[in-house]
Amino acid sequence: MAIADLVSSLTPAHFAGLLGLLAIYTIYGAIWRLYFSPIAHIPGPRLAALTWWYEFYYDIILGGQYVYKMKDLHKEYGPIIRINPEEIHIGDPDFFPQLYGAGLRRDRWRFYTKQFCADNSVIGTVEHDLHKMRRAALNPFFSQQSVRKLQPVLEERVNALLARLHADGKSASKHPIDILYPFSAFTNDVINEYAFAKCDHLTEDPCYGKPVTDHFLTGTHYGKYVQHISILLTLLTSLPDLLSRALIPGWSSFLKMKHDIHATIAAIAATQHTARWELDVSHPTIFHALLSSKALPPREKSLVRLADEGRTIIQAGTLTSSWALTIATFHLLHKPAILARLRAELTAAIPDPTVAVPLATLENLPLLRAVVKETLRHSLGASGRSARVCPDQALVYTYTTPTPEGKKEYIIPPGVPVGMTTQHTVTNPEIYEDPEGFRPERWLGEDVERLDRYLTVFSGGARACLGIWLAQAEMTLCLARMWRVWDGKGETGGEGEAGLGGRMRLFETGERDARMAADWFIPIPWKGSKGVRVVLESKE
Ligand code: HEM
Repeated sequence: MAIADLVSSLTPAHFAGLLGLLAIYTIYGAIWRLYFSPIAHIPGPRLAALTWWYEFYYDIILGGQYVYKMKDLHKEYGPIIRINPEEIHIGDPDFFPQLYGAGLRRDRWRFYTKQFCADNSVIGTVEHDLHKMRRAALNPFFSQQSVRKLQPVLEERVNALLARLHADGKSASKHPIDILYPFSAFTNDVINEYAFAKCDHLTEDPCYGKPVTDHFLTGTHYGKYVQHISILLTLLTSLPDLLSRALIPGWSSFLKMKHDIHATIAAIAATQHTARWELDVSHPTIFHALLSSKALPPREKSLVRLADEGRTIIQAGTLTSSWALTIATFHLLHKPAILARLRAELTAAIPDPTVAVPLATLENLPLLRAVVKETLRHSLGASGRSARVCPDQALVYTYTTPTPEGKKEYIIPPGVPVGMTTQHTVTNPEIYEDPEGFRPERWLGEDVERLDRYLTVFSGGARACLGIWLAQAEMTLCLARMWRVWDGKGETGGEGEAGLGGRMRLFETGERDARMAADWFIPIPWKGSKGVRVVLESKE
């Protein structure tokens, strides 16, 4: 019987019966969530325990605001709360090692990974052992040693960026530019060049590849929609490309990136076992590493999987680092005294700005290192929570209370997603005094070991950021080279370096343009922000 025939044969009594069944199912579900769920004993608003619409309201209707609401909920209900029907959130920075520490067996949670639309990538992998295998094949490529070896790749792109900024600063128009775009062009070029030995030279593009960055920014906003309304993605991917491109802003760039990466991998794979293997490129790529990895079985080397891996690495490696460079630039221009001290340190360490200084040397410059850390604390990279699931053991969370019992203990059964939010930790005034302030000097004091412990911006354990060393190298190298030759407009500033730099000043930009106001997986500033805008005035 066709569905149409079935529907037309239904009587009012049938409809009433169906509605009744639906009502019973809903009531049963609500009672189960509130009283019988394995996390029914966890404090929190009843509405959040009852329905996903609670989180939906803050994240989708209000736009990336649940991260702030959760902070309020912790104040009301304590350090452990239930934030939706299935997930627990812990607002106690000292619990981090127990949840995210090295050597622990942890799954990701499907609700979280959905947003990446890349189930075959490391970031989209839920299960611990599968992730471990996939990650092991990538780790050597992104180790500190490998990054240092590939310093020339980064150096070449820094040179391109400096040349481009200098040329722009010489033009008569002196239009302010949103500095996020040059930095995103740089980081996108770097991750493409580093991982695939080929890049689109966005740094040299007249608008710094603005459409690419805009597509990444738009795309990151879709993640939460996909998390909450998964059917959207199913519908979208089932449409012909022509239609989905027309319907969804940014979708066509997304498809182009997917196809380009697919083509790159296919070209590399075609040279495997031939004399051209590694010869067609200036240096081996992650795909050379993955395709020849002994740790991966053949099914893990399919083009579809490697394309997922490639795409997410580019996405993860672009806006995170460029936002960090943007934040650093804002604060250094906003606080000329810090910039002047940094420039003095750089001038001593880099006597000739045209000669490369080893990364290891730059990483040991005290103020530069402090600026990088303070920038990371402000810029975050990933702004939201990322739950972990302990699949085979209960977790125990204990905290001291001011009540006569003095101590409270919660048992979290195996399989329950539990998350923490770095944004909460790094803005905690009990850990970082004046958390809103940009104070690199805090990283130069006696307390640095303690502060380091809470700087969890790259997360931790087996699932920590793959690009930790690359991101820090990009920041260190780019900031060192740039501020060696560019100057701010402060009273204690210098003159800028002839031929490479000049003066940079902020244009109608305030602190809130450089501060997260919403969590769309990456931090997004207030809605009316026009970005961190600067005017460049080249020395000659
Ligand atoms: C300031 C820069 C960056 C920050 C703050 C940052 C932060 C993070 C964080 C917090 C995670 C963990 C997410 C989770 O817990 O689920 C992560 C994962 C990841 N990041 Fe980064 N990231 C940065 C730059 C980069 C770069 C340059 C790359 C390029 C390789 C990269 C690639 C990745 C990948 C592939 C993952 C997934 C790792 C896995 O699941 O095993 N990130 N990042």
